[in-house]
Amino acid sequence: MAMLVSSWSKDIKSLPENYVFPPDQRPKELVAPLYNPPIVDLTKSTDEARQQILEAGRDFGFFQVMNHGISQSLIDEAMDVLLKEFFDMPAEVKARAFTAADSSKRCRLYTSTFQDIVGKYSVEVRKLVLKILDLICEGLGLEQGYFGDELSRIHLLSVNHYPRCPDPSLALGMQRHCDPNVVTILFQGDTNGLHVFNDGKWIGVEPIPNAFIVIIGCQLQIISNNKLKSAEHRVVTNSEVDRTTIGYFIIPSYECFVEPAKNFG
Ligand SMILES: O=C(O)CCC(=O)C(=O)O
Ligand SMILES: [Fe+2]
Repeated sequence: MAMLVSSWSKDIKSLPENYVFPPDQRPKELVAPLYNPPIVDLTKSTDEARQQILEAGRDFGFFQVMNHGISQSLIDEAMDVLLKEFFDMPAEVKARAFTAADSSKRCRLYTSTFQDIVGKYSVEVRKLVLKILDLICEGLGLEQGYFGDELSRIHLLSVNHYPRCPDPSLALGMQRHCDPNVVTILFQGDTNGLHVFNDGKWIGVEPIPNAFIVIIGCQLQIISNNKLKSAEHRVVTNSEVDRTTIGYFIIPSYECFVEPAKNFG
């Protein structure tokens, strides 16, 4: 069996034993429908958008952003190039992008289309997430630019590929966790899979066309002194289609000391 799941998973009829989760960690709970999903519309006035962000961050730890200004064609192109240039490549080509000696298993892909499209996507998502951090900063009453330097120094793009699973009741795509960073902005396309733990139950984050999901990370919960909470989340699989998501993580510089902000308005 080739090393990468995306290389062999399309043809399997049953879940390999080493992918079956222990019974107590399987996604057995019913997922409650969410009648009022937290949505932030960036065409609304700044006051309204800021209010929506603060309420969603306080009550849910995440929200979906609509009308964010990033074109659907750029998002589609990024998804396409990430899929085609990596996950859909022949197994032996994929394997060559990894080096056994490199324990971090960093993937080395330097095609020009990849760089061009993913570069443009990253620039746009970076602008969007910094705009959201500015709204959070104003909403919390912090000094202007509070998140603009050390606290948002590192930007990490990470692509998650969840191949269809022969029996989704036996496994999770990603175990329950809170993102350890400041904030994550995720594009989940049009396939369900993300669940957030809220009020003692799992809720499904329904895909909204062209929307990004913003997940408050543990560090932002600390900085906001619990005014915003970090959403605990997990990913379930499905047996019909593969699911690919693009995460963009904002991380402080490694020298930065993360603590509750001193001057709340
Ligand atoms: O792919 C998803 O829906 C969520 C991914 C995630 O939670 C993560 O990368 O931290
Ligand atoms: Fe996460």
